[in-house]
Amino acid sequence: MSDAYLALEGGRVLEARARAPGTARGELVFTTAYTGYEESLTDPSYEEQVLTFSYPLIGNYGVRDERFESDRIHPTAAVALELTDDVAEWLTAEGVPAIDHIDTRDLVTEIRDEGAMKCGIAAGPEVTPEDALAELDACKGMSEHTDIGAQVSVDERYVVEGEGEYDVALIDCGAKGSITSSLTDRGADVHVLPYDTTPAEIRELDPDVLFISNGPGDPANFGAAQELVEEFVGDLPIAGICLGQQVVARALGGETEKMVFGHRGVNQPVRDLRSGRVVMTTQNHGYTVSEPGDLDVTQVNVNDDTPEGLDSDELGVLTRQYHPEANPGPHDSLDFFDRVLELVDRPVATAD
Ligand SMILES: NC(=O)CC[C@H](N)C(=O)O
Repeated sequence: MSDAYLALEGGRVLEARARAPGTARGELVFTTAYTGYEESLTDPSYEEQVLTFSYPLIGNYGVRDERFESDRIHPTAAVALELTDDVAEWLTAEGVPAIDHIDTRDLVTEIRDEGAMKCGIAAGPEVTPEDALAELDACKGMSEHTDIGAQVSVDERYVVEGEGEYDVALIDCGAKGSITSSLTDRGADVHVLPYDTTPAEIRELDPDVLFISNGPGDPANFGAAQELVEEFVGDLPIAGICLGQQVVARALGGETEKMVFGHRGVNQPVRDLRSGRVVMTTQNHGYTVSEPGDLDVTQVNVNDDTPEGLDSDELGVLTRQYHPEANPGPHDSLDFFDRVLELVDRPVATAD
């Protein structure tokens, strides 16, 4: 008898072992990252998703909070072939269900073939397959989480001080902590602001850069951040990471679309079209920019040619689809933060 079940969209139920009890639902996605499970589990971009690790053994370095990207676990549940006791205890203590002893090779292949899908999970001594199916029934699609920003953003703004050389307005759509530290390390003071900050509030703050963070779900559900970009383009340098790239593109006449299974891992190759150089990047996204609008595509994914970097010299805009802050991950692209701060010292043209 199993003590855990995973119900997949379509109704197939897989048996597993319970490692942290409870029921959960979400969009089933996978990461190919073989390291950085503490960073991934605390990445707010995984909100409302069930995270499957394709790497078979997760948790062998224990759990250390200095590696956390936020103050809680964000995926609604975790799935792996084998979770160590340390990571299972952490998930249990945080009330996040987890299951293992499931063939993640088959599961990841299915997600690759069928796409990221809804799922339901039930784990614990008393659960039945019907409990997992009930969770699946109640599961919403990612784009239906229309106010997902409220689940992950700060309620009140705060400042993280660097050296006071620049004032960055970081719109927190679910920002990873290391985006802030990458900026403070370079002398900037970072004003972490709620996802629904208004143009009037930005005007009052009078920052040097408007920076749209990463975040969960469909970028179409971040209308307030999009409005900020529309309002300040040409007046302020604008930067974005991941969801931030998607929001900036949408604000500047571009479009986004959902990918089949997305990019999640720490070895995604990205080619810079100007230098020809390829860098290895950390990624976590399920949507992509399908039309760049007023921006130029300057970097593409070597595997599938999707846009990885957009910019406009004229408008003072610079964005990345991947995670240059690289926690976890290769540090090949940390210079993105230097490029963003250089925009402050460059004059920008007006949008019209
Ligand atoms: N890490 C992110 O910012 C993810 C962006 C968006 N939620 C996506 O899935 O594409």
